[in-house]
Parts: sequence; structure tokens; C-alpha cells
Amino acid sequence: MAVDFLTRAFSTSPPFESIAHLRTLVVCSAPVQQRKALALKVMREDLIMRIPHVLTVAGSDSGAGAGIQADLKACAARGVYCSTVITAVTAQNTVGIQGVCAVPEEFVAEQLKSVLSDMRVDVVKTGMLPSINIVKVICQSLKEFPVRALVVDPVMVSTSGDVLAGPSILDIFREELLPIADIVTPNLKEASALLGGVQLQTVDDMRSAAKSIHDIGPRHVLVKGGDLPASLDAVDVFFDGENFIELRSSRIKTWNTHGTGCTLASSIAAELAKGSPMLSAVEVAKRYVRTALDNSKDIVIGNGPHGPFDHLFKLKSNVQNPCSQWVFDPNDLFLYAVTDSGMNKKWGRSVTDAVKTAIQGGATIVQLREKDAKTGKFLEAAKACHNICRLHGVHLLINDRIDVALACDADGVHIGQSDMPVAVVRTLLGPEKIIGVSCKTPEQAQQAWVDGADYIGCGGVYPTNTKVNNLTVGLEGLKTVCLASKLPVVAIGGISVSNARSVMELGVPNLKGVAVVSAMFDTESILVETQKLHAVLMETRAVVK
Ligand SMILES: Cc1ncc(COP(=O)(O)OP(=O)(O)O)c(N)n1
Ligand SMILES: Cc1nc(C(=O)O)sc1CCOP(=O)(O)O
Ligand SMILES: [Mg+2]
Repeated sequence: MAVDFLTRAFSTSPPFESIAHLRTLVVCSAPVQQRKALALKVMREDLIMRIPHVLTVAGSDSGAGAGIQADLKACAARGVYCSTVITAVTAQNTVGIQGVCAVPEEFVAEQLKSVLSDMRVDVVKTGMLPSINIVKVICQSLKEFPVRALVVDPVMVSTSGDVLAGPSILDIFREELLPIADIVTPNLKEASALLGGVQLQTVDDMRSAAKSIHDIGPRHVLVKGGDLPASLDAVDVFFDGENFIELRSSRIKTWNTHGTGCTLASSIAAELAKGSPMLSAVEVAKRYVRTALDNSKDIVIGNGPHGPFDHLFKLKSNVQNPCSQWVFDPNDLFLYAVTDSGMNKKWGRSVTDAVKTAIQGGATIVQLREKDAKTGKFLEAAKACHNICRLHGVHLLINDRIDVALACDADGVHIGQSDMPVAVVRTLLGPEKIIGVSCKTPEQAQQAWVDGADYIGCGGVYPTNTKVNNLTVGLEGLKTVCLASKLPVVAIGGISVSNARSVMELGVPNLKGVAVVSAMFDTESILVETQKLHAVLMETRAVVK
């Protein structure tokens, strides 16, 4: 049925506008005598609500910071179902591991069969695997019951330094488990052990290790650099067999890091189960772990040096859609439309028409900046614009108003230096939402990165009438901020068709686009002016590249 449905879907013409529209088109395009049966099947599919499912195969941590318990909490937080196969029971707390009791491999096999033969598991994630035979049993079960993806966290040593799987396990990891893994996520010690004890001290070493581990057989490798000297940023190296991607973030200063490895791997599994591509899954999982750590700095549980953190921090604040999968791409900043209620009023347009036309003209991201709107009207407009943006695959951000962004489940917010602090906004919105911050200086840009923003808006590049008393930083100021920024930058302020080229020709790699208000919305034709801006940007992109 699924294949049949997809075949029809992709041969559907004209293009469908929504899944509901597509389903109707598919049913109507079937021969008359098949339509009723097809409609019933489609309705039944609509009614069956499948929840993405991760099976974790790992050890139990009695302290509940890591292992099976961390996996269950992470999956719950990320909105997927998690079943469990327990490979070992540990007596463990925040001080260390007091005892380990491995589960006999026959009983691991029995648990695997129970789950895999009955439930539709999307992704399997492995953690602590205390014996060679347990690894064999897992590989065998996965042959018998294939799943969509296998995430291997090659757990060997706990945060407290206790050994959870000895060197004898390495051969079977290399020979049987890694070759069937979709991603393996070693930390520096584990990567070194997998490669026979090579020294890993720099990011270049991590790249070589990622490549060598990839040669063993997994499709993707994430070498986690958390153990690099604490003075450096946190860097993980992702390798897909062709490209290396350094995933950098500032370090969160906290002792509560017990269980981060398990949580990251199960969060990656959760995103894969929802259908994310691998790099997006890794990025979202990293952001989730980072936000959880940031929200758990003050927790005190136990007397040991590394306490657990709060996976379910979101329960303390607003709950967002856990199944959203759409990750921010800095290139979305290319042509950034920022609305203005005064301008729409002047030209007699609704904000929804203005947004729709800007997107038709080539806007790649939209911000609702409705300074005069009352809250109720703003929310109404935001909901309507969000529907339009979703339909066109364009992110919608809300200027200043975190409450409105939450209420309409917008993709994020843009805030200024005197608005709510980024870290607080991040807690309110969660790890997946986009946060942009206005910055005029290198110091502000650095702080935005440390606080977990996604991009910065830098201006005014030129004088503007849209924002009163706005300081103009000029092209030089923009360049200085771009060079100091670890985040992508969008330029704003007085930018139009006549000067957009000069802005983009600064040629700084993290300057990703221009944000425009009046040159788009204070015009007779939003469509024509947006198209012109888009064309200029495309030309400069070709030249700068
Ligand atoms: C993309 C982008 N950059 C900068 C701003 C300005 O934000 P802020 O400093 O909060 O000023 P107001 O827009 O609230 O007047 C922006 N909105 N968008
Ligand atoms: C909203 C805003 N922020 C700025 C900043 O410098 O941070 S300049 C600005 C107004 C941009 O409007 P226009 O494209 O009409 O000049
Ligand atoms: Mg603001």
C-alpha cells in the first residue's frame, strides 16, 4: 500500500498543497471501481497513529543517570516510544560503579526476540555490551529482524572511570557490530581503543580517527571531543564517508554530566526514528543534550563528582511539538523578509498577503515584526502566516514576542539586546527552535554564541527610516562582527536592490544573506521587488563562490 501510495503521489500533477490534498488527488486519480477501496485504505492509514519507536539495548544504572534509564528519559523527552533490552545490571551511583551483573546472553536473546517479533521497532540503539556473546546475539537478532537504523554507542568506560566493557570486546565490535551500524558515537577514549590505542589530542587527530573508524564499516561516525582540554570549545567531528563536519559549541560549565553519551546516542536514535536524515538527527540531539545540561547546572543529586542531569526539563516549562524535525540551515538567511505593519497598512495589504507574495518572490525566511499590533491580532496573523510558511517550507520567526512564538508554535524568534536573555528564551522554546539576536559588536556576537543563539542579525549596515535612532555600523562594522562571529550572520538596515551587492561582496563566509523591510514591503509590488533582490543576491553568490 505504502509503495503504491508513493508511486501515485510522485506522479501527481498539478503539485499537491498538503497531505490531505495529495490523498484526495490519489483517490480521485484511481480507476472508478478501485476508488472506494482505496479511500478506505487511505482513511485507515490516517487513523492509525504510529509513534516512532527506539529499542535500546543497554545496561541498567541504579542511579538512573545513564544507561537504560537515561535512554528511556531521553526518548520520552524527544517524543518517541522506547522499549528496552537489558544487557547488565549495575549497582551504581554518582560516586562510581560498585557492582556489575551481566545478563546471560540467552536471556538477552529472549528479550530481543520478545520486542522485535512483536513491535515495529524503527531504530535500535546499543549501549553497554558486557560480553562478546551478547554482541553476537544482537547481530544475529538484527539479521532476523532488520530495523531502519542501528546506532552504536561503543560504551567502554563510565564517566567515573569504571570499565564497562573490556578490551576483549573490541574485536567483535570491529568485526561484527560496527560494520552494520548506521552511526557509531565514540568519545576520545573509545575511539582510541577502537583504533588500537592511538593518541587523540587535537581536532585533526579526531578527523583521522573518524576516517579510520569509518573504514571499519559504519555509515557515519561521530567522534565526541568532550575530553579535549576544557579551555577549548566543545568540538565533535562528524564524518559520512565523504565530508567532515566539525560541530562546535561553547562548553556548558556543569558537573552534572553523567549519562551524556547515552543520552546523545538515544536522542540521535529518536530523531532517526522520526525520519530525520543523519546529520540533522545529530544536530538536534546535540542541541537537546546541551539545553538539558544548561538547565540542570544547579541540580544536586548524590555526593559524587558527576551528577545526573534533568532530561525532562521541558516539563517545567512549555511543551512544544516533540515531533518537529525541521532543522535550521544557515543558508535560509539568504533573503530574509521582515514585515512591518505600518507599511502594509500604507499599501492596504494584509500581512498574510504580504508574506505570501514575499515568499513567491523568493524570500527564504520570514520574520513578523508587527510593532503596532495588539497581542490578539498579532497571534491571529502569526498563525495564518505560519500556515503559509509551512506550506512553502519557509521558516517563520517572531520579532520580540516569545509568548506569540510559543502560542503559534512558530519556528523561532528574533530578539534584540534589551529583550529577554537568549539562554532564558532557549529554555522556553526548547532545543529545536531558531533564535536570532541583533548584534552590533564582536562582544555581543561572542555572547550570542555562548548563550546558544542560532544566528545573528548585524546592522544597521546603512541608515534606515524603518527603525528610529538606529546606530549605523557600516560595511566595516558588519565585516568586523562577521569575522568575530562563530554564528551565521544576516545583514540588516537600509539594504535594497541598489546596495545588496556591495554587502554580499564583503565575501565573509559566515555572512549568509540580507534582511530587508522597506525595500520589500514599502513598495508598490512586493513580488517584483523581492524578485529583483533575489536576482541580485543570486548574482553575487555566483561571483563570491
Ligand atoms: C534579522 C534581524 N536583525 C536585526 C533585527 C533588529 O532586532 P531588534 O534589535 O530587537 O530591534 P527591533 O526589530 O525589535 O526593532 C531584526 N528585527 N531582525
Ligand atoms: C529592524 C531593524 N534592525 C536593524 C538593526 O540595525 O539591527 S535595522 C532595522 C530596520 C531595517 O529596515 P529597512 O530594511 O527598511 O532599512
Ligand atoms: Mg526587538
